[in-house]
Amino acid sequence: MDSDTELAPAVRSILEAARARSGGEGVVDVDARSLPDALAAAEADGRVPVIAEVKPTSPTAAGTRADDPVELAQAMVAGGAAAISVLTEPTHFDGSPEALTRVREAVDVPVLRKDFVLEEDGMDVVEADLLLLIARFVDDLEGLVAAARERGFQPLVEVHDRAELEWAIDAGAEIVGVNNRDLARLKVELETFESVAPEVPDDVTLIAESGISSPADVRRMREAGADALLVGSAIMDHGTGDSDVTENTRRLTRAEPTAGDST
Ligand SMILES: O=C(O)c1ccccc1NCC(=O)[C@H](O)[C@H](O)COP(=O)(O)O
Repeated sequence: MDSDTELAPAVRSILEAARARSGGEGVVDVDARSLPDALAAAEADGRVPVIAEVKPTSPTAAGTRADDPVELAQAMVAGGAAAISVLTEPTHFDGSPEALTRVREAVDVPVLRKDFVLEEDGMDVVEADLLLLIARFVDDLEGLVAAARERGFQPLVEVHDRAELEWAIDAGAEIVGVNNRDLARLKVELETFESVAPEVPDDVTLIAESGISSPADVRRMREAGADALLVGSAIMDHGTGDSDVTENTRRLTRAEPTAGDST
């Protein structure tokens, strides 16, 4: 794991808070909904596979969107989302494990737990279909991938560069997210995905994460090899706080590869 001193202050603070939170009681046992199946179903239906994120706020968000997480998730599914991501981090993203549980009960697509899980006991806080593991923040990635699978989770291993991709593949990751947001500087560059994607083995489910805000961005990430896109801010629209989440999602799930369109 990188030294904390190399990270943006907000990310250092997120990691400190994650270390201070207690893990779950007992060991969860999940009967997970398959992400690859959900992505294939979206493709078959003519939708771009989008994992839409319930993200009330974040250190870089323009504001907070306090709508009910279930209503947000249902609106995202109505807009064609293939899966839902729910932030469960409480202190910097206003998320909660309870919100994830309620969302998972209310929708029938796979639900990703988006949090900063650093140790095995942090997995046992709540059931989800997918669990995020951020390669740069964990010491024993292979052990955590195995521990997540033992509980029934599909681990989504997040990387930011080619070295981290190699760790992820060596750890046995089958679902990899390339985060366009550099968690050291909090800068977002879509080139990140384009530089890492060519190195990803064909049998890995590849997700482009962060900074995707327009149909043109969707097409750009798809052309670079994304099987799915993880989108939070552009759908939540923290700035106005009241735009139509279904329409925001539909705009991305219906992005067609039309040459020359720059909307
Ligand atoms: O989103 C942030 O501000 C953030 C800050 C510090 C650490 C992580 C952060 N985001 C986590 C994510 O990976 C995103 O929520 C996710 O990829 C969606 O990104 P976006 O579509 O850009 O909201």
